[in-house]
Amino acid sequence: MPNQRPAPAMTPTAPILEVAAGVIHDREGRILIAKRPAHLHQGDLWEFPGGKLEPGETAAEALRRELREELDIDAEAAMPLIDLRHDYPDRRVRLSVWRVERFTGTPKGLQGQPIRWVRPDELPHFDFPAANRPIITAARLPDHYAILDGDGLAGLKTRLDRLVATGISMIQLRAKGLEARDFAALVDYTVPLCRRSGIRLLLNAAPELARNSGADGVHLTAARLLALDARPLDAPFWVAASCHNAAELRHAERVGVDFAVLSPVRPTASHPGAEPLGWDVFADWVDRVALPVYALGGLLPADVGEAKRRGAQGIAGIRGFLEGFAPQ
Ligand SMILES: Nc1nc2c([nH]c(=O)n2[C@@H]2O[C@H](COP(=O)(O)OP(=O)(O)OP(=O)(O)O)[C@@H](O)[C@H]2O)c(=O)[nH]1
Ligand SMILES: [Mg+2]
Repeated sequence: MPNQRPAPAMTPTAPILEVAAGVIHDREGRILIAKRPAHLHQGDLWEFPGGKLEPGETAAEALRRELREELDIDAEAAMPLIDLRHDYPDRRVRLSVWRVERFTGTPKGLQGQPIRWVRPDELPHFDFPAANRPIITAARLPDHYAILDGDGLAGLKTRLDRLVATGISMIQLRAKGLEARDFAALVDYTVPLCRRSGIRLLLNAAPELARNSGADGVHLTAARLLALDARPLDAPFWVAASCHNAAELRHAERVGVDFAVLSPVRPTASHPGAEPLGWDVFADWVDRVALPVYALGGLLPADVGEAKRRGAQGIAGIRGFLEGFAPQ
């Protein structure tokens, strides 16, 4: 006779609740948040509007229906932002989160829920359910992440000036080929320039150097990442990491980095020996972590749509990317 003990409230095989939610933008770049009614799961916390998929519905269909039911708006353009799994003590969820770029109608809390428009960088000041941390990070991140790399201080400065002129909003200063003194000079040149231009700057260097230089955070090499078991800098500093396989991504998630860069997706001139992952492997690995992940390696700005459909936050790039990114 099989053992007839009742199943515990939550088992590893409990069904996963499929949920679609929207990070809705207005024309000024603000984001809509709503307060969950007190009696619901994770009640009294702020959320991104949305809800459970009905049988037979896709996430995109559920999103449109939920936004009509909860806010009385019609989503006209939405792109995947981040997909993640989260286990609460009493329920397992998969959140499929979309960036809603365009909608018709005026949002109102049709179920009596308070709603607010907030700037992306204000999101960390609100209390959200635990699953939302990577969503908030994703909502604050751009879809292009430029990596400044190459040799020669003078050439790098010129490249940086060009990069700033393209309107890029986040840069990693890598410049591996520079000696320490030249790297320090480049940092001194870059920090005030990025600050003036409203560009988020991450240094690919020791975390203490990033902290003391006036940069916004650190970008960890895979080697630095693997040597850590906790974030080297607390928020509001940003911590990002380079990853090349599923184990490194998992480690990045455990350490609590804000986002990762996974490479190489395609063959690339900067790492000719490295075996490209291809989009299928990229998507599979990204799906296993609750982290925003940029795709890197042989990509051009035109690849950003494909990258997002494959679960990426967007694309990162060094050389070809920068030239292609420049709108002029
Ligand atoms: N909508 C939404 N749900 C979230 C977020 N974060 C998060 O953990 N969840 C969880 O996802 C699940 C589904 O949310 P929901 O309560 O909105 O579902 P629903 O609109 O279909 O509500 P209903 O049960 O009244 O039909 C809940 O367990 C909720 O706690 C979020 O940002 N937005
Ligand atoms: Mg809901």
